[in-house]
Amino acid sequence: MCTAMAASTDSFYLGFDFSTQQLKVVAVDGDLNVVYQTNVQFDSELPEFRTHGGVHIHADRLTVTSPVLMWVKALDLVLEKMKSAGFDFSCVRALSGSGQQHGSVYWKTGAHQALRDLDPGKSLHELLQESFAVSDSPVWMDSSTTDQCQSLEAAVGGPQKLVDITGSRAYERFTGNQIAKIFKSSPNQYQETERISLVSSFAASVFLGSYGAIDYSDGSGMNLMDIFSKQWDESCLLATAPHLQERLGTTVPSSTVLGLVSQYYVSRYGFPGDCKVVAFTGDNPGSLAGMRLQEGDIAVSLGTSDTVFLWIKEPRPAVEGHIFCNPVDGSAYMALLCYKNGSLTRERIRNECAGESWDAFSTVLKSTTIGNNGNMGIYLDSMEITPAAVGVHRYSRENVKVVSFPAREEIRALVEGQFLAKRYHAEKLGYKIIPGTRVLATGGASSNKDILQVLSDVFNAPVYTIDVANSACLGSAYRALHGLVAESGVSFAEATRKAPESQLSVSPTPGAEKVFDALLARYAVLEDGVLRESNR
Ligand SMILES: Nc1ncnc2c1ncn2[C@@H]1O[C@H](COP(=O)(O)OP(=O)(O)O)[C@@H](O)[C@H]1O
Ligand SMILES: O=C(CO)[C@@H](O)[C@H](O)COP(=O)(O)O
Repeated sequence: MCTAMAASTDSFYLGFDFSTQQLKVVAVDGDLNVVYQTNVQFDSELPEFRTHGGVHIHADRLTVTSPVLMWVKALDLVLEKMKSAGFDFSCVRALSGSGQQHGSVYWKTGAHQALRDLDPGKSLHELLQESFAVSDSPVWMDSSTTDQCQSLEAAVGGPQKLVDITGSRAYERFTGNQIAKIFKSSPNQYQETERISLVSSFAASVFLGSYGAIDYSDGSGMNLMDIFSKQWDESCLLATAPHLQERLGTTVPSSTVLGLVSQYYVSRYGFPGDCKVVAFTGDNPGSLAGMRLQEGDIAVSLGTSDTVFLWIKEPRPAVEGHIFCNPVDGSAYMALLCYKNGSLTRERIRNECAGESWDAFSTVLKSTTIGNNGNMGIYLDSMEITPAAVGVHRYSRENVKVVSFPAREEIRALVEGQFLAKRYHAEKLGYKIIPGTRVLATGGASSNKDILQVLSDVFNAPVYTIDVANSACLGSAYRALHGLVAESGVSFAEATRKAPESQLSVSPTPGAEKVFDALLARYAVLEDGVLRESNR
């Protein structure tokens, strides 16, 4: 029985985030105060899986996977951590979560029974050992499915036609193309698969003890769902793999209560028997919820990937960027741009130029000139998504290509280049920075004010943050709470009215606007050149 039953803080709502490098959890009370948070780092806390940054990069440098059992074991570990810390599971009224987008999990025939029969005397890791037809799940960093992308676009009538249906042209990391590759390269494994989940719906399934449906918002990142009817598109399914619909199940609104938590968690951890599991979603949709994004705001997530996203009412899907169903408002959408070369590239440059120290990296940002005296760089360690190009490209103020910069210029060129790319592509999507624009920052690197200062200067807008750097996790806790009242017509905004407001972190430096307006025009020309060079 929950020991805190008397106050308005009597109930807890849990949000989990299965992201690239770690599993995180946040608990909020009924007043939306954060009461607990912890995490499990895959590389350091589960070294037996030998991941680097949570993933395995295969010999072809294009295939990128994560062991599905690592995610299962991380859940065991996080729940044990909570138990050891004395977390009162009996107060949890609902839970939800998010997962890195696009990644897929292949449940082996018989796995549903294993999920139903979870023995509370054993760990999930022991119980689900034999439940996966594919042990290494393809993840969002994978770019090995170019052939499948071309086939899909050809089958439906070209890139724009696919965009009109699914909100995105064919992207290597999108789940449908990953499924098509598995069907082609490992037909036996595909045959053995009774259910395909996204990382998000896989995690929901483990909590439910039964297969959890894919929600509309994360389902939008598969190149399989019609984002207007919110159903699987027949032509995309047919072009991807046979008997796919039966393996995917049906899609549901993101606020759906999928069911009650499995008896396993009741017996092993003391969850109440009526604790609800609300549909899990993608980590970027989860962040939109956690930051309580409003129309007109622009969100920048600086996690393993860097993403930029916006709330939109009337989507106009284009061949650049993605349109997803909105996770908190059934009539709205979100636009998203994703950059693969985010934190991992910043870490590389930090290691090479700042002695592996974020403090030293920050000191350089603070003490170098805005605009880097015209020295610019485009740093694409791995094949980027937008633009589809690779390599490190540095230019002097005269636009002459150079092979290196001194360490201090390298750091500023990297960070300015990354944010110029975000502004350039957001503006191409139709986004306009107007007086009153707020940039909301989240993700691991949003804890670094000096990086945020560059973001603010490049966008010429104030940058706001929330207390919890992981907004996807927080958003999942908020969504868990909202899920309990959504059916009775309460909006997400109403349900989260009491949540703390985001805080102003930094404002643009006077004079930066002029510098970056000029650099933005130069950036556009340089990126175009890089793209042409890469496609040669
Ligand atoms: N002080 C800092 N300055 C810049 N980057 C940081 C800082 N602290 C953490 N990071 C970056 O945050 C990244 C992790 O971000 P996070 O949002 O937790 O990732 P994910 O959710 O994808 O697992 C790390 O790879 C690291 O580079
Ligand atoms: O592919 C995308 C979005 O389209 C990525 O943003 C993934 O969703 C991974 O997220 P992080 O682990 O970097 O937060």
